[in-house]
Amino acid sequence: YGSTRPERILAEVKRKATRGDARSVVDTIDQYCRHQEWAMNVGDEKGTILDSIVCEVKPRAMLELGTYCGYSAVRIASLLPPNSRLITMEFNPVFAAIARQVIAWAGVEDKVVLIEGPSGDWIPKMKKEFGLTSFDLVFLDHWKDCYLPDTKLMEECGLLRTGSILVADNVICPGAPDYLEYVRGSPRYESKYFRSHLEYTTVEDGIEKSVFLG
Ligand SMILES: O=C(NC/C=C/[C@H]1O[C@@H](n2cnc(C(F)(F)F)c2)[C@H](O)[C@@H]1O)c1cc([N+](=O)[O-])cc(O)c1O
Ligand SMILES: [Mg+2]
Repeated sequence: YGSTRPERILAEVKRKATRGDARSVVDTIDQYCRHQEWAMNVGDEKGTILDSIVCEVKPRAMLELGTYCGYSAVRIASLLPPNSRLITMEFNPVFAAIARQVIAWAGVEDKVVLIEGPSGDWIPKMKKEFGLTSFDLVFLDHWKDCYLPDTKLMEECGLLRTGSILVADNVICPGAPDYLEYVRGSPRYESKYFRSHLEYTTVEDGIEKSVFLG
């Protein structure tokens, strides 16, 4: 029930996941999307790769582009050290409203700031709005043709410092060819591909981890 897929996912979280237990929210969404209806969460397999990078970097300031239902926001927030913050950006108000409820159900709302609107509007004002100098870690999982322009915009706005890490979902499927060519070809990035599979399928996909060299 629920008219949209995100609403059905939220309903499943409220029915099956334990309030305040981020892992149970993540597992509930994975179960539902693997066995009931597919949805574009980073998923369990690629999620494990993302987890390992979050744990390695221990970001104080992290940005996610593309909240959708809040699956990866919950997954990331559950791993953040105390007084760290994930800012997650969502364009679609309907998705944002669902994600806020999923994030609250998981009990990670004090680690997550969800902002709504286009990246082109938000990226230039984030330093001022959030008292930021730069992001330690950025997870790109929004529209694939926006990965490259938004990365260039983050560079221009001084949101990346030497050592900032970009983690991009779907570099194979659906693919982000211009982004991949840029981070792999630029002397300003050290890039590495983590081979995996498209969420809940056996189709090849992967995550690209790129360190900004300044
Ligand atoms: O299209 C995919 N993802 C697009 C994801 C898009 C999501 O990012 C939001 N957004 C747009 N701009 C912003 C910001 F932040 F800029 F404001 C946020 C959109 O509203 C949507 O919720 C996708 C598709 C497949 N697939 O298999 O087709 C698999 C995947 O893992 C995927 O991520
Ligand atoms: Mg994705």
